[in-house]
Amino acid sequence: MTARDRLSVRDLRCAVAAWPRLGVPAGGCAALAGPSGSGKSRLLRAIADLDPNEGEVHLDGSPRQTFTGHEWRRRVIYLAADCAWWAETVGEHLATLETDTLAALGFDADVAQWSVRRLSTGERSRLGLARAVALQPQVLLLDEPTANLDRATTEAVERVIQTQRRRGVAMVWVTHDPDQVRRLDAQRFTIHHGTAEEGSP
Ligand SMILES: Nc1ncnc2c1ncn2[C@@H]1O[C@H](COP(=O)(O)OP(=O)(O)OP(=O)(O)O)[C@@H](O)[C@H]1O
Repeated sequence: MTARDRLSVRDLRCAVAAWPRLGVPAGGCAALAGPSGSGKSRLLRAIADLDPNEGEVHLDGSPRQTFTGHEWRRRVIYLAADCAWWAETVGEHLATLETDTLAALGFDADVAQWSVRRLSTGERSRLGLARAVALQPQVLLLDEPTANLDRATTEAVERVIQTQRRRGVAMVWVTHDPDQVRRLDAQRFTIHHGTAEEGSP
């Protein structure tokens, strides 16, 4: 851990994988790759403390155990590839109506009235990001947020992420796309034999 790291991880272990060392400064981005089933999602979930795990995780130098679970997961948000929607309308899931973010993702403010049942896979994905951003997290753990999106929409999502980075949000991003990693100028990690190591696949 260095003093400038917003998120730092040391010797993190979950049931299927480990991440010995990760440090992401405010506005930084780490990209995680690895074969299907190697534990990428599980490691992100472990950082968010959603599954049993061991190890040290710090936010701006404060150990995870000094936060309540609720407080931690509001600051360190895990965005699943297909996140769950529980209420009837989109607006009920948005802590604040950030019209700039919605517009950047291609939605008018009236999206708040939309029923979640009408959402396409790509709309669910983009609105999942809007929902996470509306909570003003310090860390976003993004599980293939552009996997179902066309090129123009992927670029829109990347622009929103870059805006969040300029605001100081630290990102950990699961992606299989080396071009995306280059565009994001991210630190690269790859899971080999159950361990996330620095470097490309
Ligand atoms: N709740 C669970 N209980 C037990 N095993 C699980 C659970 N969730 C996932 N696994 C297993 O853990 C392993 C890693 O899963 P994970 O979802 O992290 O893979 P991944 O690297 O994200 O894969 P993909 O790229 O296919 O999404 C898989 O073998 C999966 O079947």
